[in-house]
Formats: sequence, C-alpha cells, structure tokens
Amino acid sequence: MIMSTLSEAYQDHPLHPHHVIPLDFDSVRALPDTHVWPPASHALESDDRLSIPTVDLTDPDAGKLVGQACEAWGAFQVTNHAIPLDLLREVESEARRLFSLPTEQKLKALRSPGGATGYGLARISPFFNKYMWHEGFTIMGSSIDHARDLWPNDYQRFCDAMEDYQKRMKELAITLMHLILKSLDISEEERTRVVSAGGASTALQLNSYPFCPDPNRAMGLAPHTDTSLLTILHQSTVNGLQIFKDGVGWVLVSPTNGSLVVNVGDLLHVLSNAQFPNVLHRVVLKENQQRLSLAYFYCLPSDFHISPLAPLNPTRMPLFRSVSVRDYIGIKAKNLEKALSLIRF
Ligand SMILES: O=C(O)CCC(=O)C(=O)O
Ligand SMILES: [Fe+2]
Repeated sequence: MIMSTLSEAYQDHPLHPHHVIPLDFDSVRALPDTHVWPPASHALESDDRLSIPTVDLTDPDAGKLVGQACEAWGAFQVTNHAIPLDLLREVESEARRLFSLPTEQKLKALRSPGGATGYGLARISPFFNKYMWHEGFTIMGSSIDHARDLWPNDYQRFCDAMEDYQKRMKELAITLMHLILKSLDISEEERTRVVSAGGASTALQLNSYPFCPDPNRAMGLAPHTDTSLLTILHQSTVNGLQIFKDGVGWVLVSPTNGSLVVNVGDLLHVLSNAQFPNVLHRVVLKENQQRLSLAYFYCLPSDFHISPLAPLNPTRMPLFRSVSVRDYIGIKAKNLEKALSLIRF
C-alpha cells in the first residue's frame, strides 16, 4: 500500500510517551533543565560566509551541477524549481496556524506512540538525553483525520494546501532523482527502476522551533541524517539550519526567498556507493523568534532492496550489502547514526 514503509516501521518501534509529547512552550518563562544542552553541542561553528551551492533547475548544466553538489556537500539549494511561491506561502501560513493553536488543542492530534502521523516530538528524541526545542506535525498523504481534530469546522484549507504541496514536491523529487542518478552514469533502465519505485513512501514533516527564552543553551534539532533518498526542505525566513561538512565544520544554510534546500538521505548514500554523503544536519536557535520549516521526505517502498547501483565509483567495489528498506529503517530505529556502518561490508 502506498505510504506504508514508514508507518509499518514505526509500528514496530513504539516510543515512550515522554518521547512523543512536546513541552507546553507557551507556559515556560525560563529554559527547563531538561532542555539545556551542554555548551559543546553548539561548538565547531565555521565561517558563516561559506554556503552550499545553489543550482538553477532551468540551467542546461543543472544535471552536472546537481551531481557535483551532491558529491561535495550532500546538499544544495534549488531555484526555478517550478513550485509556485504562493503555494509555499500558503503551506507555511497553514503550518503557522497549526502551531499557533493552544497546546491542549494541538494535543488532540497527538501522534500515538506507535504511530507515524500527527503532532509530536522529533522521532530522534529517544537517542538524546536532553529534549529539543521543537514540535512537529507529520503528514503522509491525507491529513484529514488529524486536521478535523484540530479544526472541526475549518480543516479543509489545511488539507488542501498540504495535499497540493505533497503532489508538487513529488514531481520535483522525481525530476531531481533523474538528474542525480544520471550524474552517476546510472543506465536509463536502472534509473527508471529506482525512480518509478520511489515515492511509494513519502512524508511531509512540519517543524516549529518556538520562541525560546534562552536560545544559546537550547537545541532546535540535534544532528542527524535523513532516512530518505532525498529531502526537500522549505524554511521560513529565520536562520537556524546548519549542515556539517568534513574538514570545515557546521555551515549555515540561510533561507533565500523561494529557494528550496535538497539533502541527500541515507538511501541515496547507499545507492551512490557512498559517493554522495548523507549530509549531517541540525537546527540551532540563531534568532530570537519562532522558526518554521517543511521537510518533504522522498523514500522507497519497504520491500525495495537497496544496494549500490552499477557502475560503481570510485572503487568499483560495493561498500554496502543489499538490505530491504524495511530492514534498514528497523536498524536505524534501534541504532540511529550507526545504522549505515551495520550494513557496510
Ligand atoms: O528545520 C529544518 O531546517 C530541518 C528539519 C529537518 O532536518 C528534518 O525535519 O529532518
Ligand atoms: Fe533532517
């Protein structure tokens, strides 16, 4: 069934309610101890003038540029991506409407411990002993059930915006996947096999980083890689997203009007035989105001077996054993960032 991969995997790994229910952010005046991160967690900041490449999708060289960016950074921004600015504004405004609801109202759409969709903490929360200054809302396809709980008489515009957005994101993800796999010299047949299977499991994650009384000691979203082929991210005008580049450190990814951030996820890292880094990223609270982002995860179906695609570069020896997406997600749910080393030869 469509969208099944993530839901299945999450059912198998239910979370403790402490790792689902966000803080009542409106009620706190000082940062609680549970949310204070050690100073070292914010260290290693690099020069804020460095930035990831930006690729204009209408550039005739876009394919080559996208490939280079994936290899050097595991991330890039895209412009001229054909997603209407009005739609970006609309989904952002609907996300804002959701997170502005009183806490008790948001809790009516709380994700269940073994569930995949709804309101709750970041899924990586159980791996850290401090809580993140973050609340999220996950959508897979239709959001009608949870939206009805939030706004019994006024849920349609939220659902319509989110559905329209996911449809447009899927088209963009398919375009990007073709360009990226082509840059690896993957044959057309193999590209089509992967891209047509892709998208059977997608999720839209709305993220909110509320106003924080002590931003320098809090963490928005702890360092992680995404369990996707690729992730397409829209961020509001507030800074905070950083990506990690080997030999450089944490690099800020500044929001620029209308451009979208694309991240290489774990699955594409495996398909590329580690030629593309699955980029480590985090969110710090840089500015003293609420930050919003919308992350669209483009995945593969649970029964798809991932392994490096031929032709292999640079060693031409596969670095990973073949594993089903279902098994990989299960390994990651238990081991987080060690998951990839467990499927490496
Ligand atoms: O808020 C952001 O900019 C990043 C969000 C993110 O990394 C995620 O949802 O996986
Ligand atoms: Fe992420």
